Amino acid sequence: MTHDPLPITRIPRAGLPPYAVVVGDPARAAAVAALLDDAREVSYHREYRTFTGSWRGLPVTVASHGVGGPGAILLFQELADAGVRTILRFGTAGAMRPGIGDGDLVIAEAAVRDDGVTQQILPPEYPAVATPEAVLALQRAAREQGAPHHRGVVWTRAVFQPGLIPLTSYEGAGLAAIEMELSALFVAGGLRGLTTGGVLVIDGANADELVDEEATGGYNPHRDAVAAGVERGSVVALEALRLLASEDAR
Ligand SMILES: O=P(O)(O)O[C@H]1O[C@H](CO)[C@@H](O)[C@H]1O
Ligand SMILES: O=c1cc[nH]c(=O)[nH]1
Repeated sequence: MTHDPLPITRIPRAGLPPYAVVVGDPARAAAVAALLDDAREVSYHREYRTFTGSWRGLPVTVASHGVGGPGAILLFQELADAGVRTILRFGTAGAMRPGIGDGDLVIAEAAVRDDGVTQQILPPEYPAVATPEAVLALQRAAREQGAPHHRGVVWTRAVFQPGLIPLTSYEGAGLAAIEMELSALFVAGGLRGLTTGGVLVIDGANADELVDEEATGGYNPHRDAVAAGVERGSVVALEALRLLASEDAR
């Protein structure tokens, strides 16, 4: 057996803690890792930056997957190849439902599969759903942290800003938020028997509103309300891993 790291992400083939938080931004991976005891960067190749460490006694993996489902699913698949069994995505998203504000958390129950990659893996009828235990663990962790949070279905969409081709409108479907990778995680998890979930910090309205930048103030994730949500969300994601691990241990 080869001891080379895995080919795309360069994460080690063995030895990673089986509970993982994944994020889009490599800098966010470092920020989450900074909350851990004995954090150690184990690899950094392309957009894939991976740390290990310990959260309140639980060994965890923290890794970044970059922007977009096609690249992100490569991390999810290689984490599974490396023995990771539980993956929670901690990302940012645009709000799509009234009453969901900047810095609030959205806990995904399922995701619309507009991710641009899973259609080439499985027919579109295959559902992209979170593991119920992960949803409940994230909800409990959010409550315990006093973090404003909502549950709902998320729109995972490959295109950040629409172009000339009209997109399906989900108006009236009650979607909670829009982001770019969760359905790829849920499908990869469904195929590999993983426990998966997602918690997203709201960083503005759906970026489609950029067509009317003056009215919306534009898409801007670099604001204090978002930073505060990211701080709360980091703890929520790590705590949810700990709750899931304690259930697994029963
Ligand atoms: O903040 P992250 O985790 O990267 O998530 C969101 O932010 C990026 C777009 O700005 C996309 O990756 C989207 O899913
Ligand atoms: O993918 C994303 C992320 C944040 N806001 C959006 O509108 N889309």
